[in-house]
Amino acid sequence: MTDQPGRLLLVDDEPAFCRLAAAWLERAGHRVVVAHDPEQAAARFAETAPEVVLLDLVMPPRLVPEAGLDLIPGFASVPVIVMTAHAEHDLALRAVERGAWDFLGKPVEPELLSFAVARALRVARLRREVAELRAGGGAEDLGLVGRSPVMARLRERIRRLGATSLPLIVLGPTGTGKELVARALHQVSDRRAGPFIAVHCGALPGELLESELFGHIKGAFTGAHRDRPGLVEAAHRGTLFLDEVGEMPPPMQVKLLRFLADGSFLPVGGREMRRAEVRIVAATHRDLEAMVAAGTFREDLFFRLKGFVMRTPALAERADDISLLAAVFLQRVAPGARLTPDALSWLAARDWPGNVRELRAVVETAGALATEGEGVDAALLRFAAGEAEEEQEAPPAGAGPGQLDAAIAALESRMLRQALAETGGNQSEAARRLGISRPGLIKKMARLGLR
Ligand SMILES: Nc1ncnc2c1ncn2[C@@H]1O[C@H](COP(=O)(O)OP(=O)(O)OP(=O)(O)O)[C@@H](O)[C@H]1O
Repeated sequence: MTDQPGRLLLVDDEPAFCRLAAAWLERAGHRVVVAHDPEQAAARFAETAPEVVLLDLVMPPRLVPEAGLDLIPGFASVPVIVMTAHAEHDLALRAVERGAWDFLGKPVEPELLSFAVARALRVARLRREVAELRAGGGAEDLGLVGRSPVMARLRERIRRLGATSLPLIVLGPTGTGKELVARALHQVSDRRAGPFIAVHCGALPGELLESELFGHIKGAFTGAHRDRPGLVEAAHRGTLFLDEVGEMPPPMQVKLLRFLADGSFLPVGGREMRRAEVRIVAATHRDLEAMVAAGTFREDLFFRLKGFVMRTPALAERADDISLLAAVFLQRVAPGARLTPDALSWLAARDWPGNVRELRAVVETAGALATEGEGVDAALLRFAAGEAEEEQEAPPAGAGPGQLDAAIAALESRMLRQALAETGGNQSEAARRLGISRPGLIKKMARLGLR
């Protein structure tokens, strides 16, 4: 995650400290507005709409911490970092009770200050983005979460091409939202009142796929007891999403090409051509050009589809979106839950080979396992991602007193964590997979310190 400069309000009655701290912060690119007493602070807050407030608690005229403490609730819409020379535990707690977000003891060190500000800015932006999404940003986002330029361009393209009925292909690595793009194309088109049907072309063998797509006539094959319309007919006046079109066997590719040319098709066992008016959106994570070169994908079909190409970026190409995606996924399973700063750093630093799908699974599992009222931290995310901590996982070497018990506990812990991660934290399902009762699982979790 890149740290971007922000708008800050610095409230402190000592001009010398204000000048120094403002200079440090401005060097990092932040814009700093200064206030020296509570009245000025309230006015500057209203005028400049800062993203983060840095607040000294002891201020004139009374020179007691209450002067600063009383300001905190009014600043609650943004993270407030409290600074004071009287950095006592008690005062910190009172500030946090009033809604302060972080606490810095004076004298403030430049590095600590800039670190706290960067963290607070990240949180401020996340809060704003989530609030925007909740307030209906979803429709404008076409169901695709992300603020990066590459996502903005993708949405722009969806809006432009969504209005047409031309076939197109969505290319991108696994889990990057190709199906979501297809759905968005359907939603922005004037077909939106019609059906959206998704077919996974690799999930069925060739003959079954043909009958699934184009239907069959009674008696066409053993078990065909009556005429059955296919999905192209079911998708009439709507959109048919052909996922993993690269898996389509060559004979089916010919039939798809004909359908793309004029909307006609022959049901399996049929003698009369039929027609349906369907927009085809195909997708694949495979390299179709290489497949054409290898002769496994028809060149004419490739050219027909590739007139319009959409590309969904790997998550690594839009790393700035990770925190927003994570916050949105977390809100869906655990409304009100927060990602801690170390969780955000862990998410940003990790590779996501499974892209958004993997990110979603990890965050949702962690959200399901989170204790109410506590933030989701990096340790919980690591656990949800099934990333074992080496020292806990390694079985003790050699035999010795108590080592069998330790090894059994390590094995139990690993199996429990894996089952919970794989079932998204569903204890009943995890217990079933492990072949134990749910109360038994809960007892073991408590004994192994897994809750
Ligand atoms: N931009 C996004 N905003 C919100 N959720 C997303 C986004 N991109 C992907 N997802 C989520 O990630 C998961 C995978 O998305 P989707 O199935 O569309 O990916 P895909 O590229 O079609 O994957 P595959 O190639 O494996 O079929 C879904 O749960 C989807 O909701």
